[in-house]
Amino acid sequence: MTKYSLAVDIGASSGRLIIGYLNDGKLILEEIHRFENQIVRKGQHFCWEVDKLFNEIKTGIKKCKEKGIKPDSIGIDTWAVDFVLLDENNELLTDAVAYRDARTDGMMEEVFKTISKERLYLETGIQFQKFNTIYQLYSLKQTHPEILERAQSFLMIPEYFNYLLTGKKANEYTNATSTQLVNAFTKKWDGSLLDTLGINKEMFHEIKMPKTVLGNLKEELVSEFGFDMKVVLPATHDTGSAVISVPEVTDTIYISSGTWSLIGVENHFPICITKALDYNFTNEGGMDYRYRFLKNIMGLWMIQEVKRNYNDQYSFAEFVELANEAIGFTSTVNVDEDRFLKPENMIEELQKYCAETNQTIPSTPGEVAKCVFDSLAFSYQQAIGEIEEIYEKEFPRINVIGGGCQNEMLNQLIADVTKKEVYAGPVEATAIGNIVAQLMSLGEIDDINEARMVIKKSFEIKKYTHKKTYAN
Ligand SMILES: Nc1ncnc2c1ncn2[C@@H]1O[C@H](COP(=O)(O)OP(=O)(O)OP(=O)(O)O)[C@@H](O)[C@H]1O
Ligand SMILES: C[C@H](O)[C@H](O)[C@@H](O)C(=O)CO
Ligand SMILES: [Mg+2]
Repeated sequence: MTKYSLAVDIGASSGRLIIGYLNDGKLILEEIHRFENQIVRKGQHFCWEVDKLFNEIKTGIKKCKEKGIKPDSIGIDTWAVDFVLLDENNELLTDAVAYRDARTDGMMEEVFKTISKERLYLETGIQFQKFNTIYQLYSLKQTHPEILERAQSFLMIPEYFNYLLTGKKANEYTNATSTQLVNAFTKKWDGSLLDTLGINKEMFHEIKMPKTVLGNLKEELVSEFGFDMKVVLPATHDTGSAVISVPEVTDTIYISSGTWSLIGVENHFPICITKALDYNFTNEGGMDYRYRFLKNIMGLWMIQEVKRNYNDQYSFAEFVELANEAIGFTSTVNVDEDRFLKPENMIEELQKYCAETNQTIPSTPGEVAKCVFDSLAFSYQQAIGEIEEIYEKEFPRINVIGGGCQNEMLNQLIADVTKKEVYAGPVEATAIGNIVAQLMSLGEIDDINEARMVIKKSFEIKKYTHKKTYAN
C-alpha cells in the first residue's frame, strides 16, 4: 500500500506543501499549494504572520482532500532561530518577531559581558549571527523581563504549528541547535548556559530527533479536514532537511541556495577549533546526530530585495537574463556586511557601497543583478577556501540545492571562480528532505543512505564545469 507524506516547507520568501510517495523506487512529488511569505511591521517590530501561515497550511491540507489524497503523515519545516512563547493558558505572549528585526542590535556584545565568545563557541559550536535565538531571548530579558517570567513554553516556528495541529509540545534537535543554546556535546539544552544568562530553562521542552512521530491531529481538525494523519518531526530546520537531499555528500561542499546561502560539509563530529570560530562556521545539528558544518552567507535575499525595489517588474529568471546582458560589469560588494541584512533599499545600498569603494556604480537592473550574482560567487569562493583550510584538504565537488540552483548564471559563475565541478539540484531539496524523513518514520525508507540513493535516481542534477577565468 503506497504511503503518502505531506511536506510543509516554509522559507523566508515562500512556502509550499508538497506530497511525496515512492513509485518503482523513485520519489514522486506533487506540489499541492504554494504561497508567499514575508516579514511585516507590527508595532515596533518586524514579525512573521504565523496565523496567516497556519491558515495557508490548513488550505493546503484541504487541497489534498479535494485531490482525493489523504496523506499518511505531515511534517513541517521552516527557517531557523525564531520562536514564540506561550503562557500558562497556552496563549501567545508576543508576536512572532523575525530574526531581521533590530531588537538584537548590540545584544551579542551584551551577552559577551556575561560569557566569553570563545566559551560560548566551545560549548555550542554555533556561528555568531546577531539574530540567534540566544540574543533574541536576551533582548527580551532586557526589555520585557515580565514576558520571560510568564513564559511556560518555548516553541520554535515549526513546533508552534505542530502544537496547533496536535496540541503537543516538543522541541526538535536540528532547529534547537540553531538557537546557540544547545550543548554541542551533550546535544541537550545547555542548562548552565541558560542559568548564566538568567533565562528560565523550565520553558524549554524535551529535544526530540527527526523521524519522531509527535502524534495525530486534534479531533476538531480531523473533523475540519475529513481525515487524520500522523504528525512527524522532519529536520524542522529547513536547511537541516535540505542537506538530507544532497545525493552525494562525500568530498562534497553543499550550498543550500535560497533566501540565505548555507555553504558547508556534512560531519559526524563538531569542529569547534579556533579557526572555525575565527571564520564563523557553525555546527548545526543534522539527522541521526550528524553535524552541518556550515556558514550563513547573505544569499538570494539580496536579489529578492532588488526585485521588490523594482516593484516586481522582473522575474528571477529575467534578472538572470538581464545580468547576462551586463556581462562587462564587474563591480562587487562584500555581501556579508550587516548593511545588507535589512537595508531600506537594497539597490541604493549596493550603489552606495560601490561608490564608497570607487567602483562603477550599477545603474541598470542587469548591472545590479550581475553585481549581486558576482558578489555571491566570490563570497562562496572565499568560504570554500576557509573550509579547505580547516579540513586541510581540497573538495572536488560543489552541490547547489534549493531554489537558487535554478540560477544557471550563478551556477556557472561558481564553477568558473572555484574551478570545481558544480552540480545543481534538487530544486525542492528542503521538501524532499522533509518527505524522506517522514517516509523513514513510516518504514518506507530504511535510512538516510537509502534516501540519498532514491533522490539521486529521482531528480535531475545538472553539471557545470570551469569555462572562464575571473579575477576578483
Ligand atoms: N527561475 C529561476 N531562475 C533563477 N533563480 C530562481 C528561479 N526561481 C527561484 N530562483 C531563486 O530561488 C530563490 C528562492 O529559493 P527557495 O525557494 O529555495 O527559497 P525559500 O525556500 O523561499 O526561502 P528560504 O531560503 O528561506 O528557504 C529566489 O530568491 C530566487 O533567487
Ligand atoms: C535565520 C537562519 O540563519 C536561517 O533560517 C538559515 O539557518 C536558514 O536555514 C535559511 O533557510
Ligand atoms: Mg526554503
